[in-house]
Amino acid sequence: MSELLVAGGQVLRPDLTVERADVLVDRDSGEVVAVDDPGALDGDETLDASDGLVVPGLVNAHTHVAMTLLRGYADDKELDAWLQEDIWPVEAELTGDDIEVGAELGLVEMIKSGTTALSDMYFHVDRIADAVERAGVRAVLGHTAVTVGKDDEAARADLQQSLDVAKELDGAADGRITTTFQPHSLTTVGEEYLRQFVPKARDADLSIHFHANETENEVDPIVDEHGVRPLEYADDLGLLTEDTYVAHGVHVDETEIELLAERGTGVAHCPASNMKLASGMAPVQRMRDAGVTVGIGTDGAASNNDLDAFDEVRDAAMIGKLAAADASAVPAEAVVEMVTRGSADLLGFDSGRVEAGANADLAVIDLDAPHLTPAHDLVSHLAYAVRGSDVRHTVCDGEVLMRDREVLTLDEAAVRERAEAHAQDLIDRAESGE
Ligand SMILES: N[C@@H](CCSC[C@H]1O[C@@H](n2cnc3c(=O)[nH]cnc32)[C@H](O)[C@@H]1O)C(=O)O
Ligand SMILES: [Zn+2]
Repeated sequence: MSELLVAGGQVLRPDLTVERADVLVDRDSGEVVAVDDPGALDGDETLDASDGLVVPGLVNAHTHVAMTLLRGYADDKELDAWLQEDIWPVEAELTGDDIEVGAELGLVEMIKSGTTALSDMYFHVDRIADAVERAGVRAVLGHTAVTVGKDDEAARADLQQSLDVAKELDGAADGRITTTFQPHSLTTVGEEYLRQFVPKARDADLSIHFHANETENEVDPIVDEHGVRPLEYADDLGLLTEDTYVAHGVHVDETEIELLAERGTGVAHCPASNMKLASGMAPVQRMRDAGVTVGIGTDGAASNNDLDAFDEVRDAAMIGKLAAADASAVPAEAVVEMVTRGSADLLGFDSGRVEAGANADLAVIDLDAPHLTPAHDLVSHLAYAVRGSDVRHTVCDGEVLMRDREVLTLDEAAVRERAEAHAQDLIDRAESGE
C-alpha cells in the first residue's frame, strides 16, 4: 500500500470545525485512511500543509469546461441573444481537437484553484473525457442535446447520442468519470422528444442533468403553452427524481421549490453567470430551508469569466443575501457546505468531506497571506476571502495533481499555448464564414 501523508496543517472537518491534524491517504484505493493528531500518522510520501488549511477539493456542479476558448469573446448580453448571436455560431465551428484543448485549459485552471470534481455539459465528450483522464480530476460528463432548429432525424440522433455517450463513458478513467443524460433545457428540446427519450434514460438507469428556470424568457413560453410552471412540466415528463439535478433554478416559485424538495432533485446554483447574463437571483435560502440540495457551479468561462470556484462561493453568499434581502441569509457555513458536500451529492461522488473512507479529493490552502490575516474564523475566510490562487496543493483520488502551485498532470505552459492558437483559429473560421 502506498500512502501519502498531508502533514503539519489545520483541517476542515465535515462538521465545519477546524482542527490541527494530519491526513493519511491511500493512493491505491484513492481514499482517506485516517485523520489524526499531528505526528500520529506515517506515510511513504509527505505533502507539506504547514501554514495551510486542508479542505475537501471544491466541486463545480455545473460547467461547460471547453468554453474557456470563448472566454471574453462575447460579453455584456442577456442569455438568448448571447447564445444565438455569439456563442452558438462559434460553437458550430468547434472541432474535437479544439474541445480537448479548451477542456485541458479549463482543467488546469480548476486544479490550480482547488477544484477536484466537475459536472460538464457539452459535445465531443470523448475528447473531454481524454482531458479529464490525463488531468486526474473526477467528472460527470454528458453529450448535451438540442432539438430546436433541427429536423426530426437530426433531433432524434442528438438525443440518441446523449444516451449512447452516457452509457459508453460511464466508469471511464478508472471510475473517475460518470455520466448523465442531458437534454439542454426545457425550451431547447421539444416535448415529443422529451416524452420519448426521458423514459429511455430512466430504463438505462441514467442520471439526468439540464438547464432549468434560468431566465424569465424560459419560463413564460412554458407557462403559456402548458398552463403550468416549468418544473411542474418537467415533473410531468418524469424528469424530476433523486437522480436528476438542474442547473440554475433562478425563477422558481414556492410550488416548484416544494416539488424539488419532494422529488429529491438538486440544483446547481451558478451565481456569477446569473449576474453576468442578468438572469436573476436564485432563492437559495428558501430552497435550502425547504430541504433542496443546492450545489455551486461556475457555468462556462464565457459567462463567468473564470472557473475559480472560490469566486463562486463568495458570489453565492453575496447574491443569496441580496435575493433574500437579509444579511443573515446564505451564511459562510452554507456556501462552504454547498460547494463541497452539496455539489458532491448532486454529482454522486463520495467527496466533499475530509474523513476516513471518503474519496481523497483535497486542496491545501496557503494561509500565509495578508488577505487571510487575522485568522478569527477560517470558514469565514473560505467563504469571503480565500482566492483560487491561494491553493498550494491539489489532490484527487489520492494522486497529487498540483504540488507547490505546479500542476503535475498537465503541462500548463503548453496547454496555454495550444489554447491560444486554437481559440484564434476558431474565431477566424467562425468570422470568415459569416
Ligand atoms: N450547441 C450544441 C449542444 C449544446 S452543448 C451545451 C450548450 O450550453 C450552452 N450554454 C452555456 N452556458 C449556458 C447557460 O447559462 N444557459 C444555457 N445554455 C448555456 C453552451 O454554449 C452550449 O452550447 C448543439 O446545438 O447541439
Ligand atoms: Zn450552463
